[in-house]
Amino acid sequence: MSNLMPLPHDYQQQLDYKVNQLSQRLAPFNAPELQVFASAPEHYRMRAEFRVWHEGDELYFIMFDKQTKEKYRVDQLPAANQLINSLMPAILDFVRDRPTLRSKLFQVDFLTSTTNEAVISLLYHRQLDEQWQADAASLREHLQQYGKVSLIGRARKQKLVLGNEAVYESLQVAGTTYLFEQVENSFTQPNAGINEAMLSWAHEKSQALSGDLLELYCGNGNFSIPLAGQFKRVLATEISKTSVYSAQTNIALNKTDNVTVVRLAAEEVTQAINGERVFRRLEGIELTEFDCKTVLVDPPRAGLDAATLAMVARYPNIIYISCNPETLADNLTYLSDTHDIEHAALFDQFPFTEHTEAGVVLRQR
Ligand SMILES: C[S@@+](CC[C@H](N)C(=O)[O-])C[C@H]1O[C@@H](n2cnc3c(N)ncnc32)[C@H](O)[C@@H]1O
Repeated sequence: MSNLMPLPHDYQQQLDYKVNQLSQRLAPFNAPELQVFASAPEHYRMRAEFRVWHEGDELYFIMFDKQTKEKYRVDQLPAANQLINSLMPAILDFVRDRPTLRSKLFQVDFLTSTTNEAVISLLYHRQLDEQWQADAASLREHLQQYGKVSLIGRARKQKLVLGNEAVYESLQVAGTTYLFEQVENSFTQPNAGINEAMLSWAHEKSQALSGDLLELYCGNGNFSIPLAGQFKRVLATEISKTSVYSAQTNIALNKTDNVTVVRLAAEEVTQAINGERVFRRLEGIELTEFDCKTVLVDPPRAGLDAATLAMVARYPNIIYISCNPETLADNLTYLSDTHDIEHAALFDQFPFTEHTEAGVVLRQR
């Protein structure tokens, strides 16, 4: 998790600061005024990871200051949702006097949903045995008073699951409720409220678009499924096997019948579209049958590689979701030769951190 910005501490001030920064970055590209989506100022994070510090009979959660690298004790995390804040002391109180659960426990990861489900991963520097399983089952039982809790014990080459490996998140987009499986240890948007805002924005901006949609970096189908109704068909692609399986589960869960997901890296999609390479993973999918007039990209912080950028620039409409304004601006330097920014938005996905999430819709001139 990112560290706090030194200044400002007031929610609106930190948002104003980011709006100003992003507006300046987009100014060279004649971007329209930013549409700004504010986060809840507290309890917005659905995920959190903590190191565990052992000190004599005491144990507590710690985090590290990004700048000073100093550890600091964390009993409650205002950024995290109520469920994580309730589970934090409940776990430590239970584990403290139980050596099988406590010994060599070095990290606890929380993945939760607005539907009050949680998958908690307990990471150990030792192998887990039957006694651990029995005590973990008691811990899980104890935690049910807070929500629908599953536990995963992880150690070297070991993974023991008590319950589920995923939570089921419910998201409202343009009056429709979508259900998403979100799997432990794979990418999911951390701020559920802002995720809904982002999906609603992309949904609204897709209203006027036609034809099919090509999507790169689709994750678990987070955009693909809510946007499917705005296009004839969606061809969604993603590098991670777990996320592709999850996207397929989510397509079935939401009874979406016009989305095809393929496990392909963005670089591979580009090679396939350019006719440079044939992929067995594309067997049965005729790329030329898709009439994609729009491409949606939501890359990691590095942004788009050069070949993908050139491929994307050939589409009339580009929806670009970015978690790094610096690489977004780099990529826009190229895209602005052929496209204008029609819409721009700031989503405060990561309040009180230096990170900014942005969305732009580009139209070919
Ligand atoms: C910022 S996340 C967005 C995921 C999804 N759009 C969402 O809203 O949840 C970026 C995604 O890109 C995937 N990814 C990373 N590198 C990739 C690559 N070279 N090609 C395709 N996908 C990649 C990651 O696995 C991750 O799911």
